[in-house]
Amino acid sequence: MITMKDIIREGNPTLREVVPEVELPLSDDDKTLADEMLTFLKNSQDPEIAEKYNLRGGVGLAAPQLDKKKRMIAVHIPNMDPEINEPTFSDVMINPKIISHTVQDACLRDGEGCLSVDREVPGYVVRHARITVTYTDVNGETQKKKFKNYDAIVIQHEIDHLNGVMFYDHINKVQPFAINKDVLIID
Ligand SMILES: CC(C)(C)[C@H](NC(=O)Nc1cc(F)cc(F)c1)C(=O)N(CC(=O)NO)CC1CCCC1
Ligand SMILES: [Zn+2]
Repeated sequence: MITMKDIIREGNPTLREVVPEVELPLSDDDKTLADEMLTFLKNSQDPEIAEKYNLRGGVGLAAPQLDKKKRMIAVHIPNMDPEINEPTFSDVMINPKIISHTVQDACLRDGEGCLSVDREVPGYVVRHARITVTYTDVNGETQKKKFKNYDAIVIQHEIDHLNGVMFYDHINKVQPFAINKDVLIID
């Protein structure tokens, strides 16, 4: 199973690479990797498993964070309503591509962190408010989905990892919390 020791940290040059597309049809190895990535996220959000294996609660993971140079991301976003046990979105996205997005931007009020970054980097990470993404799923089906708010932020954060971009690359160096008035702040 994937644990924190398998996740490479900033300083590892792989995190700064633009990685190549995954060959289709998916190899068995790539199917296994996809499954293990999603399982890591589920495990990391299970209090008992997370404590037992010392996992940071993760909502998204990109293959380069495992030193796998492939355009593959896993996303498992729990429903913020504790009553609802179903995640708002859970899937592995192979060769994801943002095909359109709003002019409007958005950012998380609390800024962002990263499983590959063992330090706080304060500041607003401004991203597209809503995106339309195409990708191939593990069954080889082409998917086209629209995302907004937190889900859109997570997916943009993960796709950035496929292009060697870290969340703090988006933070204004001079004024980390400066944003123009029409940027949507997401709580
Ligand atoms: C870096 C970390 C703080 C662990 C971050 N989690 C997070 O922001 N909150 C969270 C965690 C949960 F488990 C369940 C939940 F609803 C919320 C995260 O997983 N990532 C993913 C990552 O590092 N991918 O490479 C960072 C997030 C920052 C904004 C989008 C993803
Ligand atoms: Zn990250």
